Amino acid sequence: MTMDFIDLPPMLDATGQVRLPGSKSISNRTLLLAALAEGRTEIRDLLASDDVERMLDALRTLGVSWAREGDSDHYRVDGVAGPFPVKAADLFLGNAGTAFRPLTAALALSGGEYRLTGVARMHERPIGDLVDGLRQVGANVRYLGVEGFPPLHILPAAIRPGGMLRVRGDVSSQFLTALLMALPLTGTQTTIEVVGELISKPYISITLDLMARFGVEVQREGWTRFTVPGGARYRSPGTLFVEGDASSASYFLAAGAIGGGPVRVEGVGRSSIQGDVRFAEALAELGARVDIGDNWIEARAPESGRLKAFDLDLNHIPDAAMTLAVAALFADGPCTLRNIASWRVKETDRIAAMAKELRKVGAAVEEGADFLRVTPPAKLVPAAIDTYDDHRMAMCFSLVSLGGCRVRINEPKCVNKTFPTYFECFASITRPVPVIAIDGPSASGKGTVAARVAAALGYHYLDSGSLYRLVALAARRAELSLDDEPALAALAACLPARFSAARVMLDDEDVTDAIRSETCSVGASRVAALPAVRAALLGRQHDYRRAPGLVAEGRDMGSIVFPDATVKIFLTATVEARAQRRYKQLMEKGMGASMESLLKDLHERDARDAARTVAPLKKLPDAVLLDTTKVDVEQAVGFVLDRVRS
Ligand SMILES: Nc1ncnc2c1ncn2[C@@H]1O[C@H](COP(=O)(O)OP(=O)(O)O)[C@@H](O)[C@H]1O
Ligand SMILES: Nc1ccn([C@H]2C[C@H](O)[C@@H](COP(=O)(O)OP(=O)(O)O)O2)c(=O)n1
Repeated sequence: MTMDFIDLPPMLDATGQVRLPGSKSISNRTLLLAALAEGRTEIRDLLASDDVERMLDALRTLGVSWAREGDSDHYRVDGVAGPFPVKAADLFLGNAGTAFRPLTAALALSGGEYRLTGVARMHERPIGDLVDGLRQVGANVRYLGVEGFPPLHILPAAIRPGGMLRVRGDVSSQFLTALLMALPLTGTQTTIEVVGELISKPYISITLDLMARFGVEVQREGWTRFTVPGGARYRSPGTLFVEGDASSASYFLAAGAIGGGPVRVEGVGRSSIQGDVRFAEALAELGARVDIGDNWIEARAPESGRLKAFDLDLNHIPDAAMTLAVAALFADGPCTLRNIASWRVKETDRIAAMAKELRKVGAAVEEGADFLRVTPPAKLVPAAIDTYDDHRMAMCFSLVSLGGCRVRINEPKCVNKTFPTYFECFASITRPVPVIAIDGPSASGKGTVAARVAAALGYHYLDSGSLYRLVALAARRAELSLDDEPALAALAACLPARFSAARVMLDDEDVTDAIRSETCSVGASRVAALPAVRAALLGRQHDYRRAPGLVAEGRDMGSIVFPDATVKIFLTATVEARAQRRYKQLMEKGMGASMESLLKDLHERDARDAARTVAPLKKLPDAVLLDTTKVDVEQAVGFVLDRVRS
């Protein structure tokens, strides 16, 4: 299977507005409550994502009738007013914890026979505490694989509700959520006592809030005892609006704090019932300027420009806290994230995954059982980030691009779990460092025009041809054959070349003139035809893309190296005009030449550059043609600048 990835270029800044997708926690809880309730519930702005799909599919299998209004995010669910009518079913729940845990509890009390399975990772996520809780009221739940983990086999059983049942609260708060939502099915007053410190309390608040909207008021004594009243029944509240996802908001708010801002998210705010809105407070502690309205939150960079180092207990916002781990890359000192042990049993072991990937971009990371300490690097390093089938890993690491550093996100489709359009939204609030790509044949004037345009705009300048010339020169010095592709690629990958003040250095030797020699030109044209050499030089060329912008010239700048270039120019001139220019150039440098051999050479080189299979020289449809045969340098530069400014 080939690896899918998305390459994010270095970004200049972040500003704009994002309408958030619906909250996953609210969507899946609401669906289950609406299914168990009496009456029809209209659900507005339901999240469209994999985890919600798993819940919708399961409910349909279990005999709940629901319908979507056209292509909208509006659904209506006809509740079954009690336990599920379908008494035998096999359910596949993917990696959706918010579907797996609550359905386990509801089905255990439904008097049927059910098999619940998920993806491999779901089978590594603990569920023993929930099963223990359910067994205390008589449920018959068996493990089909490893004791304490899915998949599960649920069998009909005589349920003995009432009294007190105990459940651990220190591994996942979803166990308590699942029991709370299921117990009204018994109709009997039951008290749940939480053993151990309850983690992620705000998620329990969401559960209680939604249960109340469906007519069941749970009495709570602190965070240790929860009593579900006798005779309680879920009743549809009619219409219910799903808030935007507060965890998803964290990426955009962090983007505003890192990339200047302001970035505003719409769909959550002061009146939100989601605990993760408190991410905004954490961000403010880092110095970000944060404003909150009823239904929106906005973040901007700190006055000083740089986030402050932090040491925070993040138990109350476990999901959004991941965003802070990446934000730590931009802080002014080492940062500590504490009390995050629940990360270990999420979509992946998030502490281990986060530590490993943060190290790839240059951070020093110390990892503990329940904490992470991140020391930001002086300079971020471009890296390919693995995402572990964890949507939040993918979304978090997109922020690296705001550090002037390109980043590759492997398997980016994992965002479908909660936010299928994440990368489009991220693109809508970020501005990539602009690239002006100028491609064309030899002696068309690319170098001259590109250098002048770069100077006029204050941009960096890349003469990509010089890299191929350097490879040719270094190969000759190392006495490598120009056919030895692997050896040439290895040489290209670690070319000891430096560019300083219009001089080109190889090791410590000034080779500015040497790489312009006829042998180097011919050699460059040959090594440039080797795919492995081109691949080896790619990262090096990408590194030139730095704020405020880049003008890059060569043969494949707009087609291969910077396909997202802001402006693409194809610069050309007749072969005679180009031969004449080259002749003049060589004469001025005191180097001998004959028109005849220059013409022949240009013809040959044009043919070779255009005929090669990798990155051949050709004008692409999205490039603007600029024929300079009858145009002087001044006019050519003016033409490009007009394009940039228009
Ligand atoms: N209209 C023009 N645009 C760009 N260069 C021109 C133009 N007319 C003449 N020249 C000259 O052509 C020569 C070759 O240009 P150069 O930038 O080295 O080409 P390339 O990088 O495409 O090989 C330079 O000396 C340049 O001054
Ligand atoms: N992006 C690039 C740049 C140059 N090349 C090749 C094309 C030429 O044969 C050599 C040298 O390029 P360079 O731009 O320095 O050559 P000219 O000055 O145009 O003759 O490298 C390439 O294949 N891809």
